[in-house]
Amino acid sequence: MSWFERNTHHWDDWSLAGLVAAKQGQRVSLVVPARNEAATVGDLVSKLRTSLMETATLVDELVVIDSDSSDDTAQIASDAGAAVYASAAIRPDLGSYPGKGEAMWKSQFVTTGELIVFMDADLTDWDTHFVRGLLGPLVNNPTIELVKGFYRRPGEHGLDGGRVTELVARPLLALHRPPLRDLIQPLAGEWSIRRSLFERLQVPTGYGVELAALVDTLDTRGMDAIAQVDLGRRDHSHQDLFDLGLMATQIVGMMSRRLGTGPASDDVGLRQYIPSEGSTEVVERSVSLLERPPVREAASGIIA
Ligand SMILES: O=c1ccn([C@@H]2O[C@H](COP(=O)(O)OP(=O)(O)O[C@H]3O[C@H](CO)[C@@H](O)[C@H](O)[C@H]3O)[C@@H](O)[C@H]2O)c(=O)[nH]1
Ligand SMILES: O=C(O)[C@H](O)COP(=O)(O)O
Repeated sequence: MSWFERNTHHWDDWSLAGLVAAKQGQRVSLVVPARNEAATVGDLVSKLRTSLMETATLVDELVVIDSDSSDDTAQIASDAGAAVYASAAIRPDLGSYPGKGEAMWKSQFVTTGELIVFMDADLTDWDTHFVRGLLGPLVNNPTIELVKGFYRRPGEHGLDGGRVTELVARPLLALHRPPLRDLIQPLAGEWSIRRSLFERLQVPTGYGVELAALVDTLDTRGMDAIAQVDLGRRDHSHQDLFDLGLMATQIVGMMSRRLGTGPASDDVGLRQYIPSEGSTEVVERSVSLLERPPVREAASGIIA
C-alpha cells in the first residue's frame, strides 16, 4: 500500500465521542494566529468554543495569538471566549518579529497541550469538524506526528490549491522533496502536530512556516510520521498578487536555506513594478527570511 493510501483520511473516519474517549489523558491546544481578522475571528472562536469545549470536550484550550493587529481582533476574540495573547508580549526577552510563523512559534510558550492544532482566523467557509479530522490520526496512531488538512475550494477551483500553492509550493516539492507531492494542500493553515515534534523544529517567522514544518518532518522523521485528512470545503479571504509575492519569496527562501543555497542575510529586497500614468513605479519591499530556533533550544537560552 502506498503512503497516500495508508495515510490519507476523511474527517468523518472518527466520531466525536470516540475521539474524546480516545484522547483521555492528552491535552489539546487549538491555536489561531490572527492579524487584523476582526471580521471573522469572533464567529470562528465562538463556534469552536461552543461545539468543542462546551458541548463536547475535545479541545482543552482555545488560544488566539494576536499578531500585531491594528484592528479589534484581540478584543473580539476575547469576548468570544478565546484566551488571547499578543505575540509581541509573549516572552519579550526573546524579542518580537512580525509574521504568522512568529505567532505560532510564540504560542508554544503559552499553551500546555501535548497535541497542538492550528487554524487560520480568516476562514469564510469551514466547520468545527476540521479539528476533529486533524486530531483523528494523532490521537489514534502513535507513529503520526503531523497531520495536514486538505479541502475542496468552492467555485471553479475544486481540488487545486491557491496561487502560491500551484506556482511555488508544488514545483519546489517536485524538485526538492518529491515524497511531499502526495500532500494535496501543502500550504493549508489547518494542521496539527505533537508538541514533542514542534518544539524540535526551527520555525520561519513568516509564511514559510507550513512548508518548513513538512520538509523538516520529512527529513527528520520520515513520511510515515505524516498524515493528511480531507476536511471537506474550505474558503478564506484572498490576498492580492503583490502581497502573495512576499509569501512566495519567504517560501522559496525557506527552501533555499534547506538546500544550502539561501542568502546569508535574513532580509531580501523584493522589487515589484506598478505601472502608473506615463511611468513605472518601482516598489522595493523588504522580506524577512528569519527563522526561530527550536523552542527546546530557545527555552534553554539559545535564541535567534
Ligand atoms: O503576519 C501575519 C500574517 C497572517 N497571520 C494570520 O495567519 C492566517 C493565514 O494568513 P493569510 O494571510 O490569510 O494566509 P493565506 O493567504 O491564506 O495563505 C495560505 O498559505 C500560507 C503559507 O503557507 C499559510 O500560512 C496560510 O495559513 C494559508 O492559508 C490568518 O489567520 C492571518 O490572520 C498572522 O497571524 N500574522
Ligand atoms: O494558499 C495559497 O496558495 C495562497 O494562500 C493563495 O491562495 P488563493 O489563491 O486562494 O488566494
